[in-house]
Amino acid sequence: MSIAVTGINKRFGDFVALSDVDLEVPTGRLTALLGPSGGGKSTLLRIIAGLEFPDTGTVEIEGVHATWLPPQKRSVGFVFQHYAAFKHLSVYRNVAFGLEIRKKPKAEIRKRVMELLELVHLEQFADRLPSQLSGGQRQRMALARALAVQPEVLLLDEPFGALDAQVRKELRDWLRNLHDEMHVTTIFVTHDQEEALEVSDEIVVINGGKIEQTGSPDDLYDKPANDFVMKFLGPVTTLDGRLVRPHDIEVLRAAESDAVGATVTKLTRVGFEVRAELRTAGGRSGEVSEPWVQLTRSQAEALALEPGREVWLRTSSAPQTLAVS
Ligand SMILES: Nc1ncnc2c1ncn2[C@@H]1O[C@H](COP(=O)(O)OP(=O)(O)OP(=O)(O)O)[C@@H](O)[C@H]1O
Repeated sequence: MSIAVTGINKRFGDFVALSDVDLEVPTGRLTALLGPSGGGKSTLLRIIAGLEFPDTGTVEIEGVHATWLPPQKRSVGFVFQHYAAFKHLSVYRNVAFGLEIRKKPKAEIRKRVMELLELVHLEQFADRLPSQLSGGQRQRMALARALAVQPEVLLLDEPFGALDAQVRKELRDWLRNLHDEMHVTTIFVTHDQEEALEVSDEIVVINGGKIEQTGSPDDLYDKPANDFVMKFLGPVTTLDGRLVRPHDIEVLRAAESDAVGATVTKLTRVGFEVRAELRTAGGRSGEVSEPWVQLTRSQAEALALEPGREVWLRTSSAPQTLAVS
């Protein structure tokens, strides 16, 4: 186990930021801390980094009791969203900084920095100043700088938060590849469920200072522990008193014993997909619901869907639904 966080509580005045948090991060994994704004993700990351101390509880890093150690004694590298580069130093010197203060031999520094710049695809920008890089290039420089001192753990707080969608997507793929090459135990904070689902080995969902669920992206998506996790990880709708994913609803032209009658109220085309809004007649629960269903265009055409059409709805094979609470 690379990181073990046990029984962490943290208050800011009367406000409870973290409540009884336990977390184990295995060596070499890429773990996302995912949750809504204000849920406590950054506070937990800062406690692991040593930038904040818990009121109670312990942090162990690679078997070392680290709760009260300062950041520089923890063998962690970190990158935050608004990364403060040394503006007057070249990209090369920014990456070399941690090695220079550790008084490493010049030749060793040069070799390591050039390797890292190659890794982050910035070798041709070694002599530029940070202001002469794009946002995405600056974030890659920040990662190279964090990796320079060979941390056992890499902590990233919304590392791509300030970038546009296209660059975020590129950096996401790049981070996954980098992780596959280097296997540094990495924890990154994000509020973007797609980013967490796409990149990480494991996701920790945090809300209101508590961990709601920990698991692989598939586990969390297919077997959410509660309504909050289900809603946070993807779109949901309500059918016959149950929460369900809109693409897990099957639309039928004829009645079936396990299906609920419904009328199409609206159809919206979004690119390749069709979103059908419906109103049920009142299913087994007797409750009228207004679910929406996600279909492909060809599915919608085959069903000849149009507003006013009567159809039947059922949840398709082995759906993971939860009773609405
Ligand atoms: N130094 C502080 N003093 C007082 N309150 C704080 C402090 N740091 C954090 N908080 C509060 O603790 C709560 C959790 O903050 P935290 O930054 O951990 O959340 P988060 O999940 O990372 O949110 P975001 O995605 O917005 O960064 C917030 O309500 C925040 O206002």
